[in-house]
Amino acid sequence: MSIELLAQVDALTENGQLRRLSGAFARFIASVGGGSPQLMLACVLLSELEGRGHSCLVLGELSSDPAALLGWSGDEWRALRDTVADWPKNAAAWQTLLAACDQVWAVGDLDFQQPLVLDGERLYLRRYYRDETSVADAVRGRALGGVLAADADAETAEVRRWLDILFPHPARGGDTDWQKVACAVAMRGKLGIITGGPGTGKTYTVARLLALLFATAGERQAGLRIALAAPTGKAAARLKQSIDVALDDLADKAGSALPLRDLASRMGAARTLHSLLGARPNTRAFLHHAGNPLDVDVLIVDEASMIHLEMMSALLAALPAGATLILLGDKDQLASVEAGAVLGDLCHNAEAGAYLPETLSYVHASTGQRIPDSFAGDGGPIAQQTVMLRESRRFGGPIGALALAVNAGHAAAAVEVLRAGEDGKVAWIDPAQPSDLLQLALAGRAGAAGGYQAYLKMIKAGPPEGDEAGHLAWVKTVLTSFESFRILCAVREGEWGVGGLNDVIEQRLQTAGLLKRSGEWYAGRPVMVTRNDYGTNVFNGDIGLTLPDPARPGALRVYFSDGEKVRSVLATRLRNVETAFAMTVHKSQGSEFLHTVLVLPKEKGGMLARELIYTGITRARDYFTLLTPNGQVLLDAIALRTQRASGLRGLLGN
Ligand SMILES: Nc1ncnc2c1ncn2[C@@H]1O[C@H](COP(=O)(O)OP(=O)(O)OP(=O)(O)O)[C@@H](O)[C@H]1O
Repeated sequence: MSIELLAQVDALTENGQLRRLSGAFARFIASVGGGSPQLMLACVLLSELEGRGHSCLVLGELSSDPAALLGWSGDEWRALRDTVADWPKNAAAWQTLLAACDQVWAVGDLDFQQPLVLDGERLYLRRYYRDETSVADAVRGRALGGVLAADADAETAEVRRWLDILFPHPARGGDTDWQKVACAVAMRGKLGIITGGPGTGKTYTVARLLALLFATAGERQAGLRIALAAPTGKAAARLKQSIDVALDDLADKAGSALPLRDLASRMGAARTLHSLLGARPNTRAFLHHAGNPLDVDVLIVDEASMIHLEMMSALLAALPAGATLILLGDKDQLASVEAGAVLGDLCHNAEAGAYLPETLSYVHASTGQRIPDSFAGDGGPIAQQTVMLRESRRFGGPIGALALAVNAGHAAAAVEVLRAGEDGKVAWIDPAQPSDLLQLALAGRAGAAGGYQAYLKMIKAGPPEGDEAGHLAWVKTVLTSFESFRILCAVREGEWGVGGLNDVIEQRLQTAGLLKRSGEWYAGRPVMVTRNDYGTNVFNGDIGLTLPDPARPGALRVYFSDGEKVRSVLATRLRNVETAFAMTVHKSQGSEFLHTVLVLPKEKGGMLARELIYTGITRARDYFTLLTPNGQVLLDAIALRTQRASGLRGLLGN
């Protein structure tokens, strides 16, 4: 083992450039089979990249220059690499070197359960290789497992009959009705993937798909078991609420032939994926798995872009083979915090289509719709089961135009929309001073009221005297008011990061007489949960508001909104929380706010890329404000696409 290399790794760890885990992992690998310096350094890199969301290390990166992947300068990387003599020149040389190591299983050779796996030009930690292959096998199996095989013509005709009832109006401008197509395609296999930007009707479509599945279930109709889930509690609550509204609306249209209100009432609450699978404290294993599958016929999962590789693997393993899985999400949003970019990989062909002739003719027979020739192709099974919704119903105007420009990488167009500031819907505050942000936090801006003043004034006025119901109604009003405005940060650290901004906002609100802080907890403190706690039933990412406890004068409770429902926990029982006037864009996924403020830092780097800007913008319902002390950071971020190394796309064969 190279002493010089390890000394360098330790120095970089002390500097905060490498995770402690990465050096420890390299030492572990050396301890189980001796380690060449080349293997050690590959292990350090593999571990670092895992921390940045990559599920594997592409060997070509090793022989070229992985500095960019690490967010380092070339010099820093070269200093580390120069401690290793005989640096392999290309990916093929790396492959030969790694395949000869005792700790590496080269796929195709005898498997001794080595901790590292080499699959062609990709080096994996074993568990990610296992997760990628199991996800690929499971989704391919589901996509291929057609349900319309036995009596295809009759079933296709039945699908068409119901689709014409559920979608009575032709698509605008005589275009292809992709929503209808998405429903038909999902009926063909045990997997349907519906992707699209905000307001493109994913929930509208899935409510109709549910009605269709229900209508065509025959004798299974009365017992059809449907489950709704999402990665976060907030997203789950939103899904349930939207589906209930849509089914209620449809129930009137479908009439007594289809008892959709019964279906809605039988469905039960939407759950987080953790709760659905039965997460247990202190273990990564779930209660439900292949040996104890979920008791469902149809599972709908929203905000699928947030699902990481390991969770997707667990979800697919726990789903019975006969059940239908419907994934909804926006493929262009930030990928999961943990490793993997599963929805992005699954939706690789969504934009272009790549539909086979048999899909085109099935779609025509089952919907009467013709998919334009430009979407024909030779995609694999997943591509056939994926539909992208392309028209936003809610997101027109400047916010929609801004999101489109950013997503397409058109920085100049994005700047133009921001500068025009049409109707006050969007604004760019530049050059930004911290005081600009404080004014926003207090009372919003011209053209877009908001800020935190309104809910804090309600708290100051206090709850109504009297009964429990009155208190609950007051809590809901305060929570709704708080939810209407949010500051999102691109980074955690520094004066423009979450920690720094929360401090100055708290101080400003206190100076304005809107907060009375005495110690950690005070009425009006918004908090975000940072770790699952099964004792108090709060989960990572939950956002709550601290309010007076009606039952105990002087005590405080934290209230969490789950759609229509509210749950609360005594403030002093919450261990892992942080103040949440400002939060990261990552943690805001699955939520939307009337007025969203996106704060970018002075320097580029880290996770600052197009997906982050797009995700931040699309959290805004009516108003969006960008605040950055350095406009170039916005331009650079829009130009940069995040690429996560993953072998899933190749394994899927789409
Ligand atoms: N074909 C349609 N005809 C009429 N209204 C529609 C249609 N499709 C969607 N809508 C309406 O457009 C709005 C947005 O739809 P929906 O909430 O389903 O979008 P979404 O893609 O799920 O959005 P988000 O990503 O924000 O969850 C809703 O009010 C919905 O009722």
